[in-house]
Amino acid sequence: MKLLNDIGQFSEWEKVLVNSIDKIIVILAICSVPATIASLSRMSLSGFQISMGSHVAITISLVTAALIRHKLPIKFKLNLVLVITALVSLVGVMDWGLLGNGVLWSILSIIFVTLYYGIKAGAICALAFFIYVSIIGYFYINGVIQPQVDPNSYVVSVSGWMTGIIGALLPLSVTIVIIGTLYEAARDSLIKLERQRVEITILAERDDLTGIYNARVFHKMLQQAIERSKRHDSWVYLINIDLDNFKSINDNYGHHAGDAILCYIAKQLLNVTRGEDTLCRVGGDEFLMLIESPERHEPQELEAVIERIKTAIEIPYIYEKTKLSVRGSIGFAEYNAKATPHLKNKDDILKEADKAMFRNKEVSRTQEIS
Ligand SMILES: Nc1nc2c(ncn2[C@@H]2O[C@H](COP(=O)(O)OP(=O)(O)OP(=O)(O)O)[C@@H](O)[C@H]2O)c(=O)[nH]1
Repeated sequence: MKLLNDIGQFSEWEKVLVNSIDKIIVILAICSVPATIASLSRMSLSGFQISMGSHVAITISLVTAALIRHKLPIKFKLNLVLVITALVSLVGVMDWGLLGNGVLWSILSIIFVTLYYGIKAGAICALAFFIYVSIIGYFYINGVIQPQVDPNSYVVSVSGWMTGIIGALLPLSVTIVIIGTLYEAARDSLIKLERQRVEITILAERDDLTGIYNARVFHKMLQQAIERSKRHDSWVYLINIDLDNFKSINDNYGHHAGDAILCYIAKQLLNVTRGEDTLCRVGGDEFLMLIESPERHEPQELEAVIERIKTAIEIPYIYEKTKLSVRGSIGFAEYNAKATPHLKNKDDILKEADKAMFRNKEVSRTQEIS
């Protein structure tokens, strides 16, 4: 009862089983009617056989189960299908030997056992069936069991072929349902897992408000840039951007306005960030940009970058018909493993960019006062 006992813990798996078992019961019920008619039509050749009686009983049980399937507990339905397929195969092999579809049904029955009770149970069942068929085969070969019909006339009879075809189609269609349902369930689960993985990655790497990278990822990327610099003698530029007097936006227009401005600034900064550069919000109103270059940038080049950033930030944002303008203080640190030996690690680089930004803020403040 391994898998059946586990079902309660896996509601998704339970849904798959319920879905597949209901489809299987309906298919079996629909197909069992012509199959039983075909089976009974063989009475003219063989007289009444146990298998025919069991076919009638099975059809009645299946049609009833299909009609009230939504009211039946899943365990009952699983076991019903299992018992029926096992019964059809066991009686079929005994009554009809090689002329019937018993062996085909046994495969279906073993698939069910494996699916619901695990591989070990399936293997035991397969072994038991193998022994059973061998014994029945032995009895047939030695005349202990006589064929119910004349094999020569049976293999050219309409009823023989009808039973053969319908009897074979049934386990085959049920197998398709089982494999199809499991395939769809596995595919859906994989898609769901992949989506969750992407969501988790986004949650872990992105800033909740602006959607750009968060400090955690940025620190990792800065560390990798330092390693590359050590290896390839490249240059790393860390630009620190801190909005000026941002508190007043929150105080005067509310937190919503502040949030909207932060998202706007992130967008503006992304517009001036090249694809290979990295932008992040480290918290509050502070942003960091990481630029890597194989060669050292000329001071004018860096000034141009900083000017572009300043201009992008200063373009006013319209919040509820009000023009809101913010400015930013910007400082940067440049790192090269050989050329800047005073910068030992990423914290030193971060501190240097921070200090430069504060110097710039002081200059702006002094200019505002005077
Ligand atoms: N709306 C909003 N405000 C935030 C968020 N995170 C931080 N803040 C606010 O940003 C402001 C940052 O204040 P300060 O660090 O003093 O900076 P400032 O007001 O820009 O002043 P200076 O940096 O000295 O120019 C604080 O009022 C924080 O409450 C956020 O996610 N949304």
